Amino acid sequence: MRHAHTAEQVRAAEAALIARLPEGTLMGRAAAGLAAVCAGLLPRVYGSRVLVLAGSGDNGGDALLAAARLARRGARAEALLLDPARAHAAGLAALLAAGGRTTADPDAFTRADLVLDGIVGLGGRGPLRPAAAPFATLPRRGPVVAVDVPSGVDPDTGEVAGPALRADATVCFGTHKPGLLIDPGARYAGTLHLVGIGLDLPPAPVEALQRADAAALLPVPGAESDKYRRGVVGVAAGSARYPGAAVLAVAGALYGGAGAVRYTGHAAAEVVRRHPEALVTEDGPARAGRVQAWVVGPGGGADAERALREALDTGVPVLADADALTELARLGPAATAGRPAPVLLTPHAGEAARLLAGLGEDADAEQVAARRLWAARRLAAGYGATVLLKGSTTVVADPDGRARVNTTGTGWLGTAGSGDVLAGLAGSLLATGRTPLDAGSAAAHLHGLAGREAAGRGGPITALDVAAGLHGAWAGLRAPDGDR
Ligand SMILES: NC(=O)C1=CN([C@@H]2O[C@H](COP(=O)(O)OP(=O)(O)OC[C@H]3O[C@@H](n4cnc5c(N)ncnc54)[C@H](OP(=O)(O)O)[C@@H]3O)[C@@H](O)[C@H]2O)[C@@H](O)CC1
Ligand SMILES: Nc1ncnc2c1ncn2[C@@H]1O[C@H](COP(=O)(O)OP(=O)(O)O)[C@@H](O)[C@H]1O
Ligand SMILES: [K+]
Repeated sequence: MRHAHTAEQVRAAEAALIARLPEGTLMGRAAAGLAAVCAGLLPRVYGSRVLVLAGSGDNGGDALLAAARLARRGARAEALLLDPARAHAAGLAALLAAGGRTTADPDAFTRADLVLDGIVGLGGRGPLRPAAAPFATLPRRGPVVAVDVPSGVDPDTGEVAGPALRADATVCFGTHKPGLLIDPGARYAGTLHLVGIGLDLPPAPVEALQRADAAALLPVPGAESDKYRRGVVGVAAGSARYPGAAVLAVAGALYGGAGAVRYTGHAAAEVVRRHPEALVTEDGPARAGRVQAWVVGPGGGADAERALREALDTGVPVLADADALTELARLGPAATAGRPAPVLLTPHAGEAARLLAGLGEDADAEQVAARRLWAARRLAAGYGATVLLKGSTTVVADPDGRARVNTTGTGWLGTAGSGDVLAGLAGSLLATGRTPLDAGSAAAHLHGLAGREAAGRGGPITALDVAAGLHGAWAGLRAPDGDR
């Protein structure tokens, strides 16, 4: 599991450790790890031009200390101090003692073989200030390495309020920060390197499943399993106008681990033609027979209202997507909050904006995409449901604020109907008894892998290609390390 902690949690853990260790120990550890990553990014350290952009906090101190280490190995290290009177004294002294020097020439940025962004880290708030902002757009020759966090990215949320420094690599200390994993901030971070500094941290509020974590969440039939014990998922989707969404949601559901898929709606004929294994009725969730979870909404059109109402009236977990979310936004949070069985909502940014309006929050789709963690958490708390917010980073948030982010996807997944496949897949995992957080995050992980696999080296894919890739994505995850 990749863990991400807030600045406040890191500071608390740091304070506890600093009280026990000689002064400068933690920064020394951070700087050593940072210098090692930089050395690995340079063809050779000796003679390379290294520029430090140093702000006035400890983030600048880390960068100066790392540059001093590189200078001792023969690098030509320079520091551009953004606030010279308040530069980190010990870091600057170390750099000068190692033969480095200061410069006020902004062209040093463009000349450098490697730039260390030590403008601001955990202490950063709001957009970059005027002295630092121009570096966000200057041409660069070598890689930019962000110290702890790319400057201009909010470490706790990934929100980017103005200019920010795009890094090729980020070296973070002690733990990941949510802002490194969640877009738009994640796009500024480049390759992530974690340097352990011995912090004793609380449980992480934000996590990202890694391969082994996702594999551990996938249900595997036991020797005694049968189709009913594996779980039956109900899909109420599609309409005379949008029969395709039903076909796609059922396709996802067939590959989510449930033993059977029960379909209800007006696209039964299309569903059976495409998926003869599906059990179909036209009677709606209330009379469709027993299931362990319902998926309602994809392509549901006018039928979505009844399907949502009937599904919520059952005692089993419900996943609401697409038209069922529009309906829910109209009904408001009273429809889900306090329901005894869990609810999983799977909005894209536009649907999330509508649901937020139902909570009295005014945010359009773009604002939702800019504040993904906030939006997912606000919806989860307001609707008393787990919320899987789709997009370039998918965020799955529980009502208590715990969140998982998924980064396995690819932009090629932004294709009509791919969300219908995801809804079926996540609902099927719900039917196998996974919690909404586990079902949602495992589904997003698999869906992303299947999309990548289908896109190959890069080419358009269809939603059915994504569904077809799910078997391979499972098999790949479950294969022993190294088999893929
Ligand atoms: N905690 C840990 O465990 C460890 C922490 N470590 C390191 O410490 C870092 C945190 O250091 P920190 O607390 O000194 O804050 P930091 O990020 O340097 O920022 C403060 C400075 O930035 C300025 N500033 C603020 N916003 C700005 C903006 N938008 N644009 C421009 N400037 C802005 C602000 O100015 P002021 O508001 O004071 O005028 C102040 O001068 C952390 O990221 C990690 O690298 C490691 O060494 C080891 C373990
Ligand atoms: N840029 C992107 N990177 C990764 N995944 C993406 C990107 N754009 C879209 N996706 C994924 O593609 C799916 C699109 O779903 P959705 O918007 O509901 O489409 P539809 O309603 O057509 O099925 C979601 O799983 C979303 O996370
Ligand atoms: K930084």
